[in-house]
Amino acid sequence: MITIKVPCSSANIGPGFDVIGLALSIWLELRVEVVKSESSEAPLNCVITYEGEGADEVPLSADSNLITRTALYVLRCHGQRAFPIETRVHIINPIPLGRGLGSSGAAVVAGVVLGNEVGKLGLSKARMLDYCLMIERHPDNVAAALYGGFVGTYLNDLSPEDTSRKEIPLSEVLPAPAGGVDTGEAPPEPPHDIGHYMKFPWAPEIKAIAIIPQFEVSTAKAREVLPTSYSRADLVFNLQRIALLPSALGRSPPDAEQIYLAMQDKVHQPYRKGLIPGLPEILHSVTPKSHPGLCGICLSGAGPTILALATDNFEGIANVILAMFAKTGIKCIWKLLEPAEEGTTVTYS
Ligand SMILES: Nc1ncnc2c1ncn2[C@@H]1O[C@H](COP(=O)(O)OP(=O)(O)OP(=O)(O)O)[C@@H](O)[C@H]1O
Ligand SMILES: N[C@@H](CCO)C(=O)O
Repeated sequence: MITIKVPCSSANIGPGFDVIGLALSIWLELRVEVVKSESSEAPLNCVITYEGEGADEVPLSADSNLITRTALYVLRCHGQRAFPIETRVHIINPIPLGRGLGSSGAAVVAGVVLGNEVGKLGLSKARMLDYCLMIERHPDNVAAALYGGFVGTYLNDLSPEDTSRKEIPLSEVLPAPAGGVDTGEAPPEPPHDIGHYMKFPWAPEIKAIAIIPQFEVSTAKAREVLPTSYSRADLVFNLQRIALLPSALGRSPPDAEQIYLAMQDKVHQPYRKGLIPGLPEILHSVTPKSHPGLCGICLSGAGPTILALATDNFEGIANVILAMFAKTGIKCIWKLLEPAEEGTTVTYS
């Protein structure tokens, strides 16, 4: 059996829109067996079973499920049209979908690693990141999920030819679901070195409180509400803060006032307030002064989860935010998480 474990992640951490990612301690797990036989009745030779978050909505056919579609993309780029006979994938997913905790990033990373394992492709992590970036095109969640920890990420300036290959519509990258047109042609391989990451230190005292509302915000929708251009003042505001963020969160003992300041943002959070009732009030009123123990607070990824970084008083801080959401009629759960330093792991038993 092959076990693949991929952590969830929180992207942006305030000013680092599409740049900063933090892998956190909830893991998507795949248990994979390749049962050798002459033939398989399963479409594309793959049987999927699933438990956990999204069990009532996630498709279980290999050409529709994001994890197995991603694996098929990787396999087809290497001349393998289907899974080896017969591949059985059991998915255990505790990461809530569409909440800003990188469920799709984890699914994409898991799919690339699945393709690499069952196809015996021997891809490096850096090459796997290229495959991930052909599907989830911002690097913050996928790099954190793959490499683990607190990361800064960037996309390279590619040649015009590689840029157009990287920007090929997703419908031409991922295999067509049943009923779609499958031309039988190999999909476009990713260019090399699409993106990179750098790991930053994380102060061991700081933990992450995730307050998770019981409704979904799709990342696609949360990106549509963002402007296509920004004022110089707003851009400089974010640059001034993101320059401080990695050292502020790495310094031990943490300086709460400095972290709070370094987590302010004018690039994405203000525009997403219409999707998340109560967001501005929560971000402005929960501060290190009003709530000792708190270091900083932000929207997690594209939301609606709120990420409060703190060294103490975790339950007290969570309850205040739960109560603020409750005033707008929104129910939440909360979890105390820690950085997942190791990133994606593969074990064999
Ligand atoms: N384990 C999974 N198996 C299959 N599909 C999944 C899985 N996890 C997520 N997905 C797909 O990803 C979608 C959610 O992705 P989306 O980018 O909208 O939110 P998110 O990744 O949870 O949040 P964010 O990107 O803000 O952190 C789901 O609706 C589903 O289609
Ligand atoms: N940087 C991305 C993360 C969500 O996947 C965003 O905020 O849209």
